[in-house]
Amino acid sequence: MGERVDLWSEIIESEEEGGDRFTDIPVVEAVYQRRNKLEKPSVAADLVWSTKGARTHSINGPKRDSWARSLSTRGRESIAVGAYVNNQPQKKPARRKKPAIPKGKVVKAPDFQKEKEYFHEVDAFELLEESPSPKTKNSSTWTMGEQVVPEMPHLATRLEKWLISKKLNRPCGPSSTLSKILENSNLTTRLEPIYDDDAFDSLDVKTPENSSASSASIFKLIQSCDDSLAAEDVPDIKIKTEEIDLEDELKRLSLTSELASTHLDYKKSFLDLLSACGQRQPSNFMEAFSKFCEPESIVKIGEGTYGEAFRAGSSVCKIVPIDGDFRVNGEIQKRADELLEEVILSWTLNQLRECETEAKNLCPTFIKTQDIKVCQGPYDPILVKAWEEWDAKHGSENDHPDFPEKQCYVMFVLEHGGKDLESFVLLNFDEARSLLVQVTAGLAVAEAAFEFEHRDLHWGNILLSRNNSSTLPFIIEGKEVFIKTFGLQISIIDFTLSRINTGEKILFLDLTSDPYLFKGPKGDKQSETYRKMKAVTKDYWEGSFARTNVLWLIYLVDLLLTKKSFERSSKDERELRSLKKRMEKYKSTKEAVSDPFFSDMLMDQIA
Ligand SMILES: Nc1ncnc2c1ncn2[C@@H]1O[C@H](COP(=O)(O)OP(=O)(O)OP(=O)(O)O)[C@@H](O)[C@H]1O
Repeated sequence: MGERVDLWSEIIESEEEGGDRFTDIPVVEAVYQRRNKLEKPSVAADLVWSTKGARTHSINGPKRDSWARSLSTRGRESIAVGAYVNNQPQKKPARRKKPAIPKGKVVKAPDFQKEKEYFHEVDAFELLEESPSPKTKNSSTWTMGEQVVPEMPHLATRLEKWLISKKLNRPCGPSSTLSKILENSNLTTRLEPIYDDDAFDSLDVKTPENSSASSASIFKLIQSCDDSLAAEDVPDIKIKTEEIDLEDELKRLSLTSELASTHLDYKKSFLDLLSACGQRQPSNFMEAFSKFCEPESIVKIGEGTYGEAFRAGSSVCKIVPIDGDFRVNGEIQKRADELLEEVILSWTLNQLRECETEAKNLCPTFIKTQDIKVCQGPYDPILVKAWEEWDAKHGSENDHPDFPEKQCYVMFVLEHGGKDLESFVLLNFDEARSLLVQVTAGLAVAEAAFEFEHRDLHWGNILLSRNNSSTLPFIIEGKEVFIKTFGLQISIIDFTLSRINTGEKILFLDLTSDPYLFKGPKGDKQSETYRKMKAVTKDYWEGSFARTNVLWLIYLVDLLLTKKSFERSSKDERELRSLKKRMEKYKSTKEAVSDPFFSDMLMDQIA
C-alpha cells in the first residue's frame, strides 16, 4: 500500500499562498443563460402549476398528477422530515426528479416579504432540528458563498452558443446555419429546412430540394470535414477554429440575429443541435440503437421526468423528446437550444476523463458521454415493447410513449453507470466512505477545471456499481492521487441545473425562473439544499459559488445518516456527524476533500 500523504492539504496551502483560486482559467467575458427567463404565462401552464392534479394534457390521460411532478413534492415522499430510524429496510424507491421549468409557466412577480417570512420559518426549523448551539447558528448560516464572478453583461444569443461549440472545438461541426451566416456577407440569408418541411413551407423558406444553392451552402461545413461521409452521420472531426476575432464577429452580427423571426430562430436552434451532434438530419431510432446493440436486446432501465433510459449493449441511451407542442409526462417539452447546452456541458465534462500525459485535472466521476444523436419519428415498436415491459414490472410514472411522426428527440448515449443511490444497497461503512470520497474528489476536480457546480446532486443523480478495482486515479491541478474505492465506483449524472465555465463561456441555469424549486417541504433535506443554494448565490446563478457543491455533500452525509441502511457502528455514525459539522465551514469541495475523514482513502500511489 502506498504511503499516505495529505496532498489535498498541500493543494489548499499552495492555493492560499498563490492567491486566486482560478488564476489559470482565462477571464470569462460573458455569461449566457441556459434557459430564457419565463415569458408571458399561458393559460394552460397556469392551470398546471396552480392546480394540484390538473395536468392539462396527456396523450393517455394522466398517470399521475402534475403537482406530484413539481419539485416540491415529487419523488420526495420517502424522505424523512424529522428523525428517521436507521437500518430500516429500504423501500422501493420512488422516482426522484429534476425540477421542471416549463416554458410559459406562470411566474408571478416575487413577493419578497412573503419569501423572507418563508425563509425565516425554514431557517428557524432547521436551527431547531440541527443546531444545538444557537451561538454558532444564526440567520447568516446560509450566506457563505464565495463570490468571485466579475460583473458580466447579459447575453443569450444563439450565436454565442454556436461560438461556444466552435471554440470548444468539439468533435462535431459548428452550426451550419451560423457558419453560413458568418461566412456570407449577405446576412439575411434564409434557413433551409431540415426536419419539418410543412412548417418551413409556411415560412416560405428555400428547401434543399428546391434550392441547390442553399443546399450546398448549408452543408458546406460538414462536407468539408470529410468527403466520404456516410449519408447521415458526420464522424468525429475537429473543426479548426478560424483565425478571426469571433467576439467581434459576434457583436457585429448580434443585431442581425435579432431580426430573425421567432420561427426562424427556432429552426436555427435545431440546426445548431444537429450540428453539435455531428448530423445533417435526425436519425431514426433503430439506426441509432443498432450501433450499440441488437435491437431485440433493448431493455428499459429507468425513467426521469424528461428522459426514458434504455440499455443498449454496454451503453445506456437516454431519450429526451424535444420541441413538441404538447406535454410529455406533464411537462412542456425541452427545446433544442436547451438541449444544445446540455450537449456542450456533457462534452466538456468528458474532458475530465481524458487520460493525457499532461492532464491537469482528471477523474472518472462524471458519466462518460459516448455519443449524442438527434432522432425523429414515433417510438419504434421495440422501444414501446421495452417500455411496456418495464411499466408492467415497475409501474411507470411516465406517459405511454405515443409520439407523432415528426416528434424529435435527443438521445444521449452514456456509459452504464449502475444503479442510482436511491435504490443501491450499500453494504458497509467502507462503501459509504468510498461514495463520499469519490463524489467529493470528483467535484473538486471539476471545480478546479471548470468552476463546475452540479447544483442538483440528489440521490437519483449518483449511480453506483461494483467492480474489482481497489483504487481509482484522480488528478487535481496536476497532483495525482489514487482513491481507495473498496470496489465501488460512482458516476454522477444529470447536468441540467449545473453551472460550468468552459473557459470561454459560462453555462448555467437561471433558477430564479423557478420559484417552485425553493418551496419544497420544510425539513426535506433536498428541498433545503436548494434553499441553501439560493441563499449562498443570492440568486446570482451565473456566479461561481463552489459552496453549492459542499451543500450537496452535506446533503449526502445526511442521507447516509438518515436514509440509507448499511452496516455501521456508532463510532462510524459519530464520524459522519462530525464530518457534516466540519463541512459547514468549507467553501469548496476542494477544501472539503482535505478533511481528515478522507485522509486514509487518498494515496499518492496505487496500493
Ligand atoms: N448512464 C446511466 N447508467 C445507468 N442508468 C442510467 C444512466 N442514465 C440514466 N439512468 C437511469 O435513468 C434514470 C433517469 O435518468 P435521468 O435522471 O438522467 O433522467 P431525467 O429525465 O433527467 O430525470 P429527472 O429530470 O427526473 O431528474 C436514472 O435515474 C437512472 O436510473
